[in-house]
Amino acid sequence: MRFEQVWFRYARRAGWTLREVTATVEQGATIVVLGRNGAGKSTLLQLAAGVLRPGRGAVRDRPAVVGWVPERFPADQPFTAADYLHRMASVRGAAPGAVDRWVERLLLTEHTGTRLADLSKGTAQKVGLAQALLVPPGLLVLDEPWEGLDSVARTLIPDIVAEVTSAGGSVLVSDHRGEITALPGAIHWSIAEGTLHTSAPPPSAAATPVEEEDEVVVEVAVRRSEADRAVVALRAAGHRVLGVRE
Ligand SMILES: Nc1ncnc2c1ncn2[C@@H]1O[C@H](COP(=O)(O)OP(=O)(O)OP(=O)(O)O)[C@@H](O)[C@H]1O
Repeated sequence: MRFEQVWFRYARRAGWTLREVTATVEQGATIVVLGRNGAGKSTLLQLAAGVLRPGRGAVRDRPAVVGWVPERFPADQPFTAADYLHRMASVRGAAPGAVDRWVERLLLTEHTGTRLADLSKGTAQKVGLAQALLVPPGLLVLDEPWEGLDSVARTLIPDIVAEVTSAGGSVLVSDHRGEITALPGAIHWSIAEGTLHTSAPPPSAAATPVEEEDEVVVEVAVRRSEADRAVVALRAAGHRVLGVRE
């Protein structure tokens, strides 16, 4: 997908929020968008997702399936979490079982009967994340995805990003809290004064895990259905999970 000479402003007489953005999102890339508050990160993400349209220029070759997780999930809707996700699954043509899979993975089971408006911010964010993943996205756009999430859910984000990119999808993530370290190998884009600066991917720390002194490797077998939960629990306990295999 490409941004070609994209300019954007929120009103005809307003100043330009973004000027002359030209950049490419390669298939399988993870791009972290950095910038101070109000720099234009959300604006760029919404242009990528197709939620906003450029004032000048164009966004070309956007993948057919875009998953967009806004900074704040719009919870003022008259549905329970389960109703909402099943409706979204039906509109999007998701595979059977997609809702149950993401409800289980994001530990939402006990909240499915709760009305969206009554969910905590973090749980509502997880519902927002689930809806974006019901159909495997060619482009996943995550606006400050760590905001409001509990520590267990936060550990899931890098895994989900890795799954989307390894399936050939691209991921655009905004970050103003420095959580970027959780996404080694990501390309950095930064916005300042309405201008986008891109940089090459940093050397990946994840590709060659550093052997810590005083560590041993413990091999653990868990039921297939428990694998995600076990990985989350081990990471939350501060252990390094080196991989999951059959
Ligand atoms: N709907 C809107 N109407 C008018 N101006 C807007 C609107 N949304 C954002 N802006 C303005 O556009 C600029 C960029 O906002 P944007 O939300 O993209 O920044 P951001 O980098 O995502 O900030 P944050 O880190 O605080 O979320 C800001 O000056 C903001 O006030």
